[in-house]
Amino acid sequence: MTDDPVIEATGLGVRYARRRGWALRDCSFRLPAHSVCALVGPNGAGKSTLLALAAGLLRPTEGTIGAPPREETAYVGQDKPLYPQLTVDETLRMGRELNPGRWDAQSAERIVGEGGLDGSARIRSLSGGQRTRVALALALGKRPSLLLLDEPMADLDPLARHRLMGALMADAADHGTSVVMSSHIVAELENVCDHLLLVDGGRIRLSGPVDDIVAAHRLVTGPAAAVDDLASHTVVESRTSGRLLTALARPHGPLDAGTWQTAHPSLEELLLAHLRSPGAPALTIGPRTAEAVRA
Ligand SMILES: Nc1ncnc2c1ncn2[C@@H]1O[C@H](COP(=O)(O)OP(=O)(O)OP(=O)(O)O)[C@@H](O)[C@H]1O
Repeated sequence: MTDDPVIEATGLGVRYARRRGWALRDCSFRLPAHSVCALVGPNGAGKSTLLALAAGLLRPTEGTIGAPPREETAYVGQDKPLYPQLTVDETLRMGRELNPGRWDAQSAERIVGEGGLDGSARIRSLSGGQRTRVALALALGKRPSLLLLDEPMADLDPLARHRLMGALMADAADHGTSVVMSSHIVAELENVCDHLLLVDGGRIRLSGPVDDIVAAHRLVTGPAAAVDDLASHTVVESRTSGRLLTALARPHGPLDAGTWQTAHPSLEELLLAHLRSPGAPALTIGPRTAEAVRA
């Protein structure tokens, strides 16, 4: 991974209409080139808006976003528009004609072929999951430097999802493609994404390399009576049950091992704690330098 950003946003804000609130506000982040980024957040958080901005389909109301040009970007939105009257083969031919000089027929055909799709089948006769596969084949065939996926796997069965995710990630790794993928299925993202953006209420809550964000947090368990010990640390969420206190915290120094038991949270535990605590301070960790990655 290099430190060059594929997307760089500064003070980004979007308001769809003057009388509506902000869909995104004050969003600043850098996404390193060749990274695979999970974009997570609750319904209405602003994920699709952020992806549309990165795809150049929407202009910011305020702030700036730098991203590759449209011809180098592939975007698969939730609605996946395809021509229902075309066959699968005709759809891929159209992809080739629309992307002269950069169409990667092999990648596109592999994605379609792995789904066992009949090239002569009309798009309108395909299931939702099969259409998703064709939309992803078109996106990869474009050989983008940036692939933007808005809940790409939502209508695929678990096995197809697992396989298609594997194929997508292998293709992205082979070609150094940067990927930003929104999903509500955190388990699906945990093993494939190296970068995280958590958006909530239109604001960036967490941004940075997944490993660094997880490493910055601890699940802390100890006596509720010792709660004042945690005052010098950032407590994202805490609960007491009888005399026991459990917290997700970002320690700013050692915690007394005689008082507190600590463990690293899973990505899912970490995200859920942040989503349950919208007032917790945001955390941005800059992309690691090449030296830090090698260390
Ligand atoms: N075209 C639009 N016109 C007006 N408001 C919009 C439009 N698109 C999105 N919004 C509003 O912007 C906010 C963010 O929506 P967005 O679709 O980006 O969220 P999301 O995180 O992708 O949600 P979901 O997980 O449900 O897909 C919401 O309040 C939504 O109502």
